[in-house]
Amino acid sequence: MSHPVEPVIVAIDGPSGTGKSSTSRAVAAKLGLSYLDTGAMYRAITWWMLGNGVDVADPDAVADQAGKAAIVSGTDPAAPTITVDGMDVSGPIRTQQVTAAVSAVSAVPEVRQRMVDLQRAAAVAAAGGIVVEGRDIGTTVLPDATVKIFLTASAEARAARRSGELKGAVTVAATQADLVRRDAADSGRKTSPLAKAADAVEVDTTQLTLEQVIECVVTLVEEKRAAL
Ligand SMILES: Nc1ncnc2c1ncn2[C@@H]1O[C@H](COP(=O)(O)OP(=O)(O)O)[C@@H](O)[C@H]1O
Ligand SMILES: Nc1ccn([C@H]2C[C@H](O)[C@@H](COP(=O)(O)OP(=O)(O)O)O2)c(=O)n1
Repeated sequence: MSHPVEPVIVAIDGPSGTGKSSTSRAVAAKLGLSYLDTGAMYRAITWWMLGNGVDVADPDAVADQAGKAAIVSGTDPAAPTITVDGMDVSGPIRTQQVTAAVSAVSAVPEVRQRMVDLQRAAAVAAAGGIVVEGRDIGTTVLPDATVKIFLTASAEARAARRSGELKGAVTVAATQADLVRRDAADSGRKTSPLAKAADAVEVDTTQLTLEQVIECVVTLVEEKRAAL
C-alpha cells in the first residue's frame, strides 16, 4: 500500500556560530527544500523596535509594539531575503546594535508568538519541504519535524568563526564574551529557550569542516526519508 509522501521538515537548532545558517542553506539547496532563517526574523523585529524608539529593555513596551512590523521572509536557499514593511533589511539586521538588543526583544512572549505563527505558516506553505533554523524549532515551532539536529561547538571555535566574519573589527575575546552572554540569555529565558529537543541528533562541529557538517546532515535526512 502506498502512503502519501509528506514534505520533509528539517529543524536545525543551536547557539550562535555553530554553523546553522551555512549548513541549513546548503542542505536545503542540495535536497531541493525551502530555507527559513528564524534568527533573521528576530533580528528584523529588533531592528524595527530600535528604529522606532522602543525601549528594548522594557518588555511591556516591546510587547505593546510586537504586532506593528510586517516581516516577510523569502525562502529560496539560493537567495534568502528578509523585509520589514517592504524594505530589504538583510544588511541592517547584522549590525552590532541589533545583535546586542536581539536577545531582550526575542525573550518577550508576544514577540515570540507572532514569529512562531509566521514560521509555522512558512513551513506549511513550503509544499516541497523546508529546512528551518533557530533556537526553538525542534522544541516549540515544529515539534513534529521529520529530522531534528542540534549543532554545538566550543565557545572558542564559535568566536573564532564569528570574528573571522567581522574581519578584525572586534577582538576574538570580545566576540566570545558577547556570544557567551547571548547564549546565557537565550538559554535562560522563560518562553521557549534555546534547548535541544529530546529527539534531536546532536552534532559537535568544533573539529568538523562546514562540508563535513553538511554531509552529515544530508545523510541523516536521507536515512530518515528512506525509512518513511
Ligand atoms: N564547521 C565549520 N568550520 C569552520 N567554519 C564554519 C563551520 N561552520 C560554519 N562556519 C563559519 O562560521 C561562521 C558562522 O556560521 P553560521 O552558519 O552563520 O552560524 P550560525 O548560523 O549558527 O550562527 C560563518 O562564517 C561560517 O562560514
Ligand atoms: N528561533 C529563534 C532564533 C533566534 N532567536 C533569537 C536569539 C538569538 O540570539 C537571536 C539572533 O539569532 P541568529 O540565529 O541570527 O544569531 P546568530 O546569527 O547565530 O548570531 O535571535 C530566538 O530567540 N529564537
